[in-house]
Amino acid sequence: MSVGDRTVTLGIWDTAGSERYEAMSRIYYRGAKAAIVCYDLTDSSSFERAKFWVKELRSLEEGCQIYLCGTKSDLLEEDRRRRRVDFHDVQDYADNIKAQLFETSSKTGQSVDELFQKVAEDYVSVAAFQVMTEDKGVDLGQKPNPYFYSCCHH
Ligand SMILES: Nc1nc2c(ncn2[C@@H]2O[C@H](COP(=O)(O)OP(=O)(O)OP(=O)(O)O)[C@@H](O)[C@H]2O)c(=O)[nH]1
Repeated sequence: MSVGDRTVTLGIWDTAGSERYEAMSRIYYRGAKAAIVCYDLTDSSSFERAKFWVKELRSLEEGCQIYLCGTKSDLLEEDRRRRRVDFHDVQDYADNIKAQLFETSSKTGQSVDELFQKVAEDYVSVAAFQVMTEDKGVDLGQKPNPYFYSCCHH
């Protein structure tokens, strides 16, 4: 993917969503820089399962940026009454856990490109931030410069 003048290659692993495969899934997300945790917008229990995975990721991979992804948004376009997971509730939850939220459809492609673009852009920002702190170290007595500040709040 292109981010500015850089090309970023994403390695993507699709892990099983069932808690039953918890231990096996760990093998896949160990060391992951980003996780897209999906739930079905028409099924409230799937959002509960998504929260389980968020907890799991947060406890095992602190540095992993989380993206919440509501799926099947095309079904809501057809009939709004099919929505079972409230957008604002998830947005509040996303803010709490410092995640970003996308509502997507693999059928129509809605917001899919935007989601992966954001993953790549955030990765580049965080990598730039790490290079900067590795090169120069961090002077805790110094006021944060704007670049440093914006990276931390991505
Ligand atoms: N209408 C609609 N159906 C979808 C969409 N995405 C997936 N589906 C349907 O939902 C069902 C499950 O899709 P999967 O892609 O297997 O879901 P999954 O989350 O990968 O399932 P696991 O591998 O069991 O974790 C299939 O019948 C898909 O056709 C979507 O965006 N819109």
